[in-house]
Amino acid sequence: MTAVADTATEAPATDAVALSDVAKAFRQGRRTIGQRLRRAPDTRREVYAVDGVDLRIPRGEIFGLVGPNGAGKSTTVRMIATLLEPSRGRVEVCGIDAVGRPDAARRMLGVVIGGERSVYWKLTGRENLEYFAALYHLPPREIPGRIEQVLRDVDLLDRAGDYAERYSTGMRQRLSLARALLQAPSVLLLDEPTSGLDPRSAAQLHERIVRLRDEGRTLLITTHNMDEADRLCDRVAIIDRGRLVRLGAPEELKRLVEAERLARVRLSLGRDGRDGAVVEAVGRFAAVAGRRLDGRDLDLVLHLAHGTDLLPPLVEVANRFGATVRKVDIEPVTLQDVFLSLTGKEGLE
Ligand SMILES: Nc1ncnc2c1ncn2[C@@H]1O[C@H](COP(=O)(O)OP(=O)(O)OP(=O)(O)O)[C@@H](O)[C@H]1O
Repeated sequence: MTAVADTATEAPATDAVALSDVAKAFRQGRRTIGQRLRRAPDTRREVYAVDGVDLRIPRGEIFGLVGPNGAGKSTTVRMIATLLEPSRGRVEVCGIDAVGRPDAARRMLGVVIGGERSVYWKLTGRENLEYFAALYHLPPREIPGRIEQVLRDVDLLDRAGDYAERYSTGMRQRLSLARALLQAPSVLLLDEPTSGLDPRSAAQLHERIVRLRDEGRTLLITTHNMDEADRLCDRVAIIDRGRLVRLGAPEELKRLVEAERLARVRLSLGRDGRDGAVVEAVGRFAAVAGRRLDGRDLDLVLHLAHGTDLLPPLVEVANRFGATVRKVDIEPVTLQDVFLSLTGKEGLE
């Protein structure tokens, strides 16, 4: 691919994306038609979906915005994509003020939001791209060559003449990506790019994303899948309730959890079922990061420091409280654990 070089090298000194103190408030609930006609004052509660996010994404990174449902990931991406105006703060794309000059910012961007739903099912793959190329005002002479190029990039050349309704989910997702690549953007925004894809298609998309990064593009990806963020992203921002909780390379973040390994333990409690006392006793030799009681079953997530020998003290505690050890799984620390430990969320998922 050559066209990306034109935009990717345009202003190398600037970050691909920069957010300063960006916030977005939505009003919750609905206004009745009567209220609207009467122009009654809007008394609905304002809720901040994004609340003061600062973020710099240098060029050439795969950057992950991760967090649970409702964390504010999509709202952030929509503001960068110029689809939503921030309530406050500044959004820049390749040094361009995205609020003041949305058209110029948009020329730097390829956006995949809504995945496979953003293609016309009654058109062929090629017709979809012709339609969007015209919409984006690509020079007519360049359109056939560009379409050929992006179809090849996403591996759809041989199926370009089929109606999109006959495509699989993965193919429609690839067509959305081809559409986003039409303008040879230097920054790609992908909102939950692998949702709905089977593991093989997701792995192929990951490879494609890495290739696009290696060609010089910047990719901002949102995902609630910590494992995906861990495998794919150069750096990750963990976002929760509209705020940026922590930012760093996955390995760096995993070092924040003061443990070498993590144990998932299930104990069956005895008749008197004193889970509080058991947790307290376990807490003397391991950090209890999560607990859940389901009937008599007590599930614990334990962080184990280097060299901890878990089984002897665990069996001793179980014996002391008349409980039985049902299961012990020992795993390396994951980004999900980092998220749990940073947000202080209880629970195991
Ligand atoms: N148009 C809107 N009007 C009112 N509230 C909204 C609107 N869009 C988003 N929200 C609220 O803002 C919060 C953040 O939503 P957002 O979609 O950005 O989260 P997310 O991290 O992308 O989550 P998900 O993974 O579920 O898409 C949620 O509480 C959501 O209900």
